[in-house]
Amino acid sequence: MTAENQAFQKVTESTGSNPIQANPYGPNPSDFLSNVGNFQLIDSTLREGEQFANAFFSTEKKIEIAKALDAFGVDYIELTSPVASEQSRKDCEAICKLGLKAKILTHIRCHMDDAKVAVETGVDGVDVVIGTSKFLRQYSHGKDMNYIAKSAIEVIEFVKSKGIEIRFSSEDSFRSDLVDLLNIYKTVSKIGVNRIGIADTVGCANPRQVYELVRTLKSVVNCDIECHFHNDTGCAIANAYCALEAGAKLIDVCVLGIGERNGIVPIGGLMARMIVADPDYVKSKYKLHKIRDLENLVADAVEVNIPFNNPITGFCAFTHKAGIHAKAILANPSTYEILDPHDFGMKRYIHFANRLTGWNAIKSRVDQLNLSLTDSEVKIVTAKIKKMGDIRPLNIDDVDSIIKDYHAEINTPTLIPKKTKADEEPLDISGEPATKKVKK
Ligand SMILES: CC(=O)SCCNC(=O)CCNC(=O)[C@H](O)C(C)(C)COP(=O)(O)OP(=O)(O)OC[C@H]1O[C@@H](n2cnc3c(N)ncnc32)[C@H](O)[C@@H]1OP(=O)(O)O
Ligand SMILES: O=C(O)CCC(=O)C(=O)O
Ligand SMILES: [Zn+2]
Repeated sequence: MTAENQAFQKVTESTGSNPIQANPYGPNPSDFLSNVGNFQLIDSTLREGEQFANAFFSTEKKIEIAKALDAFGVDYIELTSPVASEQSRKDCEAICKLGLKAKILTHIRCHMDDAKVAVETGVDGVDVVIGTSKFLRQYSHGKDMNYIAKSAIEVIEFVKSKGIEIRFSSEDSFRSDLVDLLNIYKTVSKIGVNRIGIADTVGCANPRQVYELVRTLKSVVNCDIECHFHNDTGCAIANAYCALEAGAKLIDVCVLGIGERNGIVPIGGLMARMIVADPDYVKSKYKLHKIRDLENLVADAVEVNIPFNNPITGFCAFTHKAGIHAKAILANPSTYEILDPHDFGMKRYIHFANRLTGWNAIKSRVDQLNLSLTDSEVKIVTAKIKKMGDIRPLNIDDVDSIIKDYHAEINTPTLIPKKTKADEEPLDISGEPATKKVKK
């Protein structure tokens, strides 16, 4: 049980209420449509992610990424359209033959030419998309809603006849006319698609708009709802969460959120959000310890660094610095952590080699060094550390020297401290800059 769950447990015990109600970050129990505790992931790193500016995936790299995604536990892996290029089609066929647990999808335009190629690749399902906003109807494909409905019916019936899954999605849904959307989704739902998709193609939607659109669609379709959110305005994860709350079932994600422009919902960030909402579901379904390797694999492939503030794996995601925080974290990590680093195979750090440190953090370092100082002595040595920290940035060796010198000074003639445990073992709680500790 994580420290956070223990906190929830305490609330439950004291109120005698339902444990879900005790988690203030979880789904509202009165919200029967919510899929916050019952969602699926469609990973699109090998489709949307290939549209990221830096991306070029060789066949071998695609296979490596597909296997890593499968090992992590994603439900679906979406691949680039087989009509994009000859090699794209061959890669799609190769990934279908891997025998992964995840279902393999490919993503095509709403056109029979694309559909005919897609169904021959061996995929488990086809994701069909066509723009419905006035921008895309006028400037992308130039077709009206009647034409869209007609070609959607033709493509859907064809793919269904092959016995594989079919999803129909409207591109740029949030800038599309609501009546148009309701009509097209009603039509495709009636002929029996596995899922409909809505896409915030330009990243314009906010969580409330997402909630309202998903809720409205829920009442007109009888299939699952998938959502695709771009992150242009920084709302992608929040929008995904709201979509699930409103009853959507599947979220499109990419490793590190890579995709067109600044990308879509990042799988790691979404896991961070969802584990807070439903820890049991997320921990039982996804191999969270693999998230770091998965991100490193894709970061290397597309030649980017993991952002410093990335949820979970950013270098300082579990580093606590200020004295007030450090004291409380040492007493109980739930004070300043909503995520338990151990759930993701990560460690927490206390960065005490700086002028914002406090005597509680320094006392913990003194203990690690196997030195004996009274609380008053620790306060004196803390003042020395802070004084030095006012002059220049400190590192762990500076702090250790100040502590050891002070210890020696008050314990003369024992001038040579014996080799300590801290000299031998890597420590969770250290003053070493987390850059050194949490790297790929
Ligand atoms: C929002 C998204 O991310 S959607 C997914 C985007 N994915 C891709 O674009 C996959 C990679 N794309 C490609 O390899 C190429 O664009 C291809 C093979 C799909 C098409 O290439 P081309 O035939 O050379 O056309 P081009 O890329 O210039 O223009 C897109 C064509 O698709 C048509 N089109 C665009 N969207 C759709 C759609 N959803 N359904 C049907 N047709 C569409 C456009 O009308 C245009 O056709 P036209 O110029 O012949 O009238
Ligand atoms: O197929 C979809 O639902 C989404 C397509 C896409 O990448 C987008 O609209 O941004
Ligand atoms: Zn997209």
